[in-house]
Amino acid sequence: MERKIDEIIKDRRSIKKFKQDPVSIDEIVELLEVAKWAPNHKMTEPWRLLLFAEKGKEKFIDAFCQTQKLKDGTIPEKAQNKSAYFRSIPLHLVVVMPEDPRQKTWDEDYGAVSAMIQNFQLAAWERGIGMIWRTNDWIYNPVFREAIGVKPGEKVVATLMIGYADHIPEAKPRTSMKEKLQIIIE
Ligand SMILES: Cc1cc2nc3c(=O)[nH]c(=O)nc-3n(C[C@H](O)[C@H](O)[C@H](O)COP(=O)(O)O)c2cc1C
Repeated sequence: MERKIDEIIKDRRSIKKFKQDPVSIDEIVELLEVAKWAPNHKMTEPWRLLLFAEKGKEKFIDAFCQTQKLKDGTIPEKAQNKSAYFRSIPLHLVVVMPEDPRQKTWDEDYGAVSAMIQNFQLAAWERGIGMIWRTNDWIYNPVFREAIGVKPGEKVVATLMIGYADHIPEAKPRTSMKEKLQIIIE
């Protein structure tokens, strides 16, 4: 039976532990075709996507490692462990946005990209595919950006690590909207 959208929104969790089972690239493309129906002022479609799969994941991992290199060129153990973790995740999707110099357009574009990403997360969750939206420090590092081909004037909005969930964390509590909501009726 199809689940209600309310349930999918509430049940979705950010996933950090993934199964080894591969995720079909065709299915990701299908989900992105759904995600693109996000609201988007002026229809700028302000996104570009880089999907790192199979051997291509090494390019993503290398880019990360380059940001972690010590002065003597070695990669610290912590970064090596993280690399192994990244390697174990089926897919890495990097979402890039062109940075419009006009504040209003930048804000609208960031809103649209965020809505597109959330559409993607929810449509994927409905099919049992989990992910986490990450904005680690190193995505801002020019070394990482250059290594994966992000151009000047583009912003990395998200790295999404994607796979079937091996562990679904408990939901973190949310404050009642009654505490956030002011109703003005006169
Ligand atoms: C813009 C954005 C950036 C995020 N960056 C990270 C991150 O760098 N690391 C991380 O563990 N989670 C990150 N998250 C996921 C949040 O931590 C997560 O959504 C939050 O803990 C609530 O958990 P839930 O998504 O399972 O409900 C990010 C979420 C958003 C919207």
